[in-house]
Amino acid sequence: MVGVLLPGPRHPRPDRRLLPAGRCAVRPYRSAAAAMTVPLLRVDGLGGAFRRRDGGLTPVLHDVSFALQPGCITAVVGETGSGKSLTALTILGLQPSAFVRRSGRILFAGQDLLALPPSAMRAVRGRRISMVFQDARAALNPVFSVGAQLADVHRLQHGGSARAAWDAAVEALRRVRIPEAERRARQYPHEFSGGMAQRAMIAMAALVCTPALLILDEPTTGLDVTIQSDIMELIVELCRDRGLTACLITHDLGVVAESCEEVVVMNAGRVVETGTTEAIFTRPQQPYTRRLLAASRLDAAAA
Ligand SMILES: Nc1ncnc2c1ncn2[C@@H]1O[C@H](COP(=O)(O)OP(=O)(O)OP(=O)(O)O)[C@@H](O)[C@H]1O
Repeated sequence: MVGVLLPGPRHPRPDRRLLPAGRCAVRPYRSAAAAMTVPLLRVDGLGGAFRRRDGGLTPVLHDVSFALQPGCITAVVGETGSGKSLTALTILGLQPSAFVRRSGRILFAGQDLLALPPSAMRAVRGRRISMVFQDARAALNPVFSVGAQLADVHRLQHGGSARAAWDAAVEALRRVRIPEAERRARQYPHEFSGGMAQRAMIAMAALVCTPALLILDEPTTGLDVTIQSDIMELIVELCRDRGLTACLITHDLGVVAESCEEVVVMNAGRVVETGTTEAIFTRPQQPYTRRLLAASRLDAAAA
């Protein structure tokens, strides 16, 4: 339990009586950087559609705008199909080829990512912005050992010798509390449990890569409840230690209440509401947000 991670005055801890059953033992953190007001990333009026087989366009994102404050963990919540993952993938320039962007900018440290040539975007990806996906075992390459994959990424990002990269990979696995890291590094993804694979992905995205922004798309979905809690605790701890800004896509409002300072609520490709976690949970302004919170409480009551 990271008991010292108390929220700052800008992000008062939400009233737990109003929250869905929290399953994560982590308290939100607030780094000194969070006091700054210039966002690290701003999605500004992003709109787009998917091209159908008949050539027509199906609109999916409508004027999506929100900001990620430096040093904060911002949750993006909303029911399935609301555009959370697509927005995250577009930030990284990894949107599906059938997606046609029709408007908007994504300003990262003042630079419009959507205007960057592919080579410049490749340099941003991993080095400045990295992502953890839901299914870590699927994201890892099954034919290389976990350590080799981390070491490869290390060399790509930082250069240096193969030995130094391997040592850094093992150290990163150790840092995310994988026991017997040296031995585990030589194992293949299928030899890792789901939780351990997710730890390895977090090691790759947050430690081997040294990003300013970490995007996590449902990083705990599919894991046991106790493992989910450990993984979220690890994510918050790494973000605090490294001063990372994080964007957490999740369906789990308990995790949001426990781990995030800011919330973006999306529905049907639109941003419905944004605010501090405290404001969203205690004074939701929009009917959709209220329904989402109520549904989560019903889930918690039924559990
Ligand atoms: N490759 C694709 N081709 C066509 N439509 C797509 C594609 N990928 C996503 N979509 C559509 O775009 C919309 C947004 O999808 P997205 O995956 O961003 O939702 P989400 O909020 O992340 O949902 P979930 O919580 O289930 O992951 C949905 O209507 C989805 O059906």
